[in-house]
Amino acid sequence: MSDVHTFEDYAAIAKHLNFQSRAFINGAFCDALSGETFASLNPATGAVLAQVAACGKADVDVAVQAAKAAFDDGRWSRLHPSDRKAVLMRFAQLMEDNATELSVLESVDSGKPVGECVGVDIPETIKTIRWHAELIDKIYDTTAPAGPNVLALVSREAIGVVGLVLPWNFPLLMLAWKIGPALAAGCSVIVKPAELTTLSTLRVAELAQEAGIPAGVFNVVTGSGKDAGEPIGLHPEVDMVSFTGSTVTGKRFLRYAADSNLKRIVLECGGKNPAVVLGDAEDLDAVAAHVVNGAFWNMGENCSATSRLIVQASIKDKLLEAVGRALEAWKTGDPLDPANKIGALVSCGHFEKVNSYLEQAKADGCKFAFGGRTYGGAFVEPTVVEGVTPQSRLFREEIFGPILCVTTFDTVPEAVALANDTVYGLAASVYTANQRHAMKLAREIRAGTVTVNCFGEGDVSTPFGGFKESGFGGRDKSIHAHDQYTELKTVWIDITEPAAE
Ligand SMILES: NC(=O)C1=CN([C@@H]2O[C@H](COP(=O)(O)OP(=O)(O)OC[C@H]3O[C@@H](n4cnc5c(N)ncnc54)[C@H](O)[C@@H]3O)[C@@H](O)[C@H]2O)C=CC1
Ligand code: BAL
Repeated sequence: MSDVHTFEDYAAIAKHLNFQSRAFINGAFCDALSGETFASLNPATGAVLAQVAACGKADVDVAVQAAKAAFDDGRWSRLHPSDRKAVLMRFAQLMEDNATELSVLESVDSGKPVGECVGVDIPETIKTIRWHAELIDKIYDTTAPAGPNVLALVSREAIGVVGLVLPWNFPLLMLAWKIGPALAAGCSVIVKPAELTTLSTLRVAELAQEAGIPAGVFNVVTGSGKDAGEPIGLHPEVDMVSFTGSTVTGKRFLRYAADSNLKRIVLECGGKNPAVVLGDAEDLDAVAAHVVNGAFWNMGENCSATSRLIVQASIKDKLLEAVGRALEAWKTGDPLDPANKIGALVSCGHFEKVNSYLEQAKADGCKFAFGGRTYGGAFVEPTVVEGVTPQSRLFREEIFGPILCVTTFDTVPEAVALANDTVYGLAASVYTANQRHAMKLAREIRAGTVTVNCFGEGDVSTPFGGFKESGFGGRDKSIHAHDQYTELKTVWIDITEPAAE
C-alpha cells in the first residue's frame, strides 16, 4: 500500500477515478444487450458516479455459454495446477499494486470509511486470493480403504460453471471469498455484484484480464437481483450458486434450484449475533472495545455484527460506562476522511430501514444510552439502545446498521437461552474470566463462529458460515471452501490378476 494518508490525498484520488461501468463477458467489456443502464451513486454525497449496464436474462445466457465453453475446453479447468496458481498470484499482485485506488473506489461506491478499506478490506481481499492460490498445487486426492483386488481413487473435480451472487457490504472481500476457491478449483465464474456496489468488481475484472485469467473464465454480469440474479439461479447450465445476502433472497435460490437443475446452492445469510458478557469478565474497557468494534465496524453493515449485547444485570451500568469511553474513538463523517470510523450507510433506502429501528426503539420506550442521531440521509451515529426485550423487533430482526441492543440476564442458562432465541446462528462472542463458563457457552450457543474474550471473524484459514437460517450448504474461507466448488468422484478399478490360462 502506498504512503497516501490524508483526507486531501484520498479526496484527490477520488476526483480522478475512472469508472468501468460495462459488464465483463467472455473477456470483453460490453453494454447490456437491451442497452439499459442504472445509476451507481456515492451514498455519502448522493452524486452519480456512473451509469452501469443493466443486464438481464439475455446477457446471463451469453455469459453462461462463455463460461461453459471455457470450462469444457479446459483452458482453465485443466491447466496445470501450478500454472493456475501463477496466474492467481499475478492477479493478487496486481490488486496490491492498485490497492490505494481500489480502497478509494470501494469507499466512494459503498460509503465505507477509507481507513477500513485501506487497512482491512483490500489487504484481506488480496490475502484471500493468495491463500487459495497457494493451496492449488498442495491438495492431494486420496485412495479409499478397499479390498486387495480393488484400487478406489477418490478425487475432487471442479463443479463447473458457478454463479456468485454478492452483497454490498464487503464488495471486494466477498468477491475474494468466493472467486478465491472457485477459480483455484478450476471453475468458470459468473459474478453478479450487488447493484449498489458494482464498480470495484468491474475494476478487478480488468485486473483479472491483465493477470491472464482466460476469456470466459471470469465474467461479471451487472444488474438487479430480479433481472440478473434470478436468471443465474434458474439457469439450467449453471452448476452451482454461492450467495451472500439476506435470508429472504437466500431462500429464493433454493427455489430456483428446485425449479431448474438442482444446482448446488451455498448460502451465507443474515445474523442477529449476541455478545454475552458475564459478571466476572475482566477488564471491562477491553470488553467494551471489542463489543463496540463488533457492533459498529463497517457501520454494523455486517452479517456477523454484534447486534445484541446480553449482559449480566450486576455489571450492566459499569459495562455501559466503558462502552461510552470506547465510543469516543468512533467518529461519524465523510468516508474519505481517515479520522472517521463510521461512514455513510450504503444507500438512502437502507438508511430508511435502519432509521425505522430507531423509531421502533422510541415507540418501545427504550432508552438511548448513546447516539440515536442521524445526518444527511445516509449517516447514523453509533447507537446503543437499553431495555430491549426479547419480543421487540430490535432483538429479533437483522438491523444491519450501527445499532446495538442491550438486554440483561441473571443466570448463565438464561444467557444461553437469550443468545439462542433467534432464527439465526452466524456468530457470537462470550466474555468471561471463567474458562468453564467460556467453553460451556461456546458449546451451547448455536453459531458458526464463537469468539471468546474478543470479536472477529477468524482468518482466511478458518471456515465462515452459519447455523439455522444464517446458512446452508457449506462454508466460505478455509480449505472447506473448496468443497463448495468441487464434486467428489470415485474411480473404482478392478486390479484382480487375470486367471492363468
Ligand atoms: N452478508 C449478509 O448477510 C447480508 C445481509 N443483507 C441483509 O439483507 C437486507 C437487504 O439487503 P439487500 O441488498 O436487499 O439484500 P439481498 O439479499 O436482496 O441482495 C443480495 C444479492 O442478491 C441479489 N438479489 C436480490 N434479489 C434477488 C432475486 N430475487 N433473485 C436473485 N438475486 C437477487 C442482489 O442483487 C444482491 O446481489 C439488509 O438490510 C441486510 O439485513 C444484505 C447484504 C449482505
Ligand atoms: N462479515 C463478512 C461477511 C458478510 O457480512 O457478509
